[in-house]
Amino acid sequence: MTENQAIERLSTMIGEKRLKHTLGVRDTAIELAKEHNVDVEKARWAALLHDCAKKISNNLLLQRAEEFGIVIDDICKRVPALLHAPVGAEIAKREFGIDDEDILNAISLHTLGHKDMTTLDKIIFLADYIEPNRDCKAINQLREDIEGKSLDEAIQMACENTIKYNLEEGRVIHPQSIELRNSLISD
Ligand SMILES: Nc1ncnc2c1ncn2[C@@H]1O[C@H](COP(=O)(O)OP(=O)(O)O)[C@@H](O)[C@H]1O
Repeated sequence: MTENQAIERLSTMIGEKRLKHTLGVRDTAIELAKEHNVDVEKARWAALLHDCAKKISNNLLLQRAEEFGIVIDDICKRVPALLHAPVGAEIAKREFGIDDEDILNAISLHTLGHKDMTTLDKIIFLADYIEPNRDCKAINQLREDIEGKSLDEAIQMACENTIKYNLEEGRVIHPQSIELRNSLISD
């Protein structure tokens, strides 16, 4: 499948606003990949497909996750929206023909992150957060704060922002994000 064919198909799955975000993530991920000597094509495809399951309803996400053999932990049962990442990876494989495990893992980990992320995983996680079409005060501040910082420092800030946001909203926090955050703190 060519990139244009993938974008065409995506546009029927995620709508115009999410597609604009996706293209922003793609451009940011490609820039970061060049900066960190990561395979640009892997970054392109992981970014393009990271949100392909974003518009699937909670009930259907739970159904698909079960069907695909994805582990549904207690937090994902309570916040099925989190499953759009691992379900998206499975859709990328089945419907977009992606068989590269690095790309599929990056899609799967893009929302929660993981303490053992590869550089590609980190790039997609960060690009999803800072791409130029995502607009809110905290993110504008984060874009300034990460100037000149390492990838891990930027990931830590993005991860802490997500944890703070979910705390402020009174939402549950997935332990995987806490583990990621703790792994980035040096004692
Ligand atoms: N670490 C986390 N723990 C629990 N819920 C989370 C976590 N990160 C994100 N969420 C929740 O999962 C949903 C999807 O998050 P996300 O994909 O980051 O949304 P968006 O890309 O639309 O900003 C949101 O309801 C968000 O609050």
